[in-house]
Amino acid sequence: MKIIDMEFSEINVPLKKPFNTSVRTVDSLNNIIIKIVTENGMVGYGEASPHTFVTGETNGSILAALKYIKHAILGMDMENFEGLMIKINNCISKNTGAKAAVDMAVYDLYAQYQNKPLYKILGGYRNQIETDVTISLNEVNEMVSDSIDAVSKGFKTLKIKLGMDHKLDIKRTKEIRNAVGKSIKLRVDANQGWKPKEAVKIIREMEDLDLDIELVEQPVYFQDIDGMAFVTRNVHTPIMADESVHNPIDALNLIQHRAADLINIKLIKTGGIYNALKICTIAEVYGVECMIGCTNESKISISAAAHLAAAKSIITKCDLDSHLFYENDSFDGGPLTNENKITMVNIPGLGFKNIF
Ligand SMILES: C[C@H](N)C(=O)N[C@@H](CCC(=O)O)C(=O)O
Ligand SMILES: [Mg+2]
Repeated sequence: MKIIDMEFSEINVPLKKPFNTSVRTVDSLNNIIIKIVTENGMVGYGEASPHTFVTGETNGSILAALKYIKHAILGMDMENFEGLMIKINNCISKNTGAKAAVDMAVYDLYAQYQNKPLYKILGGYRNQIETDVTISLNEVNEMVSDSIDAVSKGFKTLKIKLGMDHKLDIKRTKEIRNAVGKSIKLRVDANQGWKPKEAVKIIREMEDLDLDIELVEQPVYFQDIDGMAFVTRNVHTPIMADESVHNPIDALNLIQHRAADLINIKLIKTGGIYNALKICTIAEVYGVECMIGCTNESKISISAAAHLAAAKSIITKCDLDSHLFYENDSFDGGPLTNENKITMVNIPGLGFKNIF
């Protein structure tokens, strides 16, 4: 079953409201959807999401890398899955957002070829996962009302974006906790916005105020692994690495330095499922639980991540919410999202048909 074509299509969809972190504001989803076609007419889908600050990619660089990877894999046989994965990863370095799109389309095809939903091929641990929803970084009042709204829609875990103004970060978290009560889980993400000592001070204050924070994601600059370790050592709240861990080597280094308690896996950072599985294996060996996260992504790559999360027991937390941020989710198929639950369906592969 040879690969005979790869096509690209750009999507541009406005978000319901701008999504703010301490690093950037996003007001529309501008991603690239790909389709890989085999000689027997099977079609696999994938998605690339440019994140200039995390993977260094733009839409233009992704399109160029996709053309390059296409050239490298055209004519290769799906039955040599390992060979395909090695080719995707080794034909060009970095470009992990572009690689992720090709990787998920190949996994989609591979699962369809075996006539099984992807999560069953990857491990099939559960058929339903629960996601948090992210509270965009805004004025305190707006964050409180967004939190109340999210809870009223059925979300049981909120991921609060922080990292802009340290005094206000405590106030944001405290007021959200007061508004939603103790039964809702709160996790916070500083997106590298704090210095190590400052992070320790802020997190200890949250602990003293009994805000019951489940975890703190990426408190300090992504390359400051010693700083991450300092924070992890000096607070009780679990620390999660996000921007600090892109690939399996990063995960191994971070775990061996005891620089974080948890790892946030994102397909745009790993270059897709193939390397994400390697991080899962490393994490399993060391007993480090993982979250599966996302950037601004549509239902296609969110579905690929959801299949992986459903498959692996070491992925105990999900932050797969960006497909809920925009008005019209025009893609039929894939796992079903209902409030905070994402449920796998019994359709081979990722579960999409006729997207383009
Ligand atoms: C969208 C998701 N819930 C999320 O918060 N992702 C990122 C930041 C979003 C972005 O800038 O693309 C994260 O840091 O976890
Ligand atoms: Mg994060």
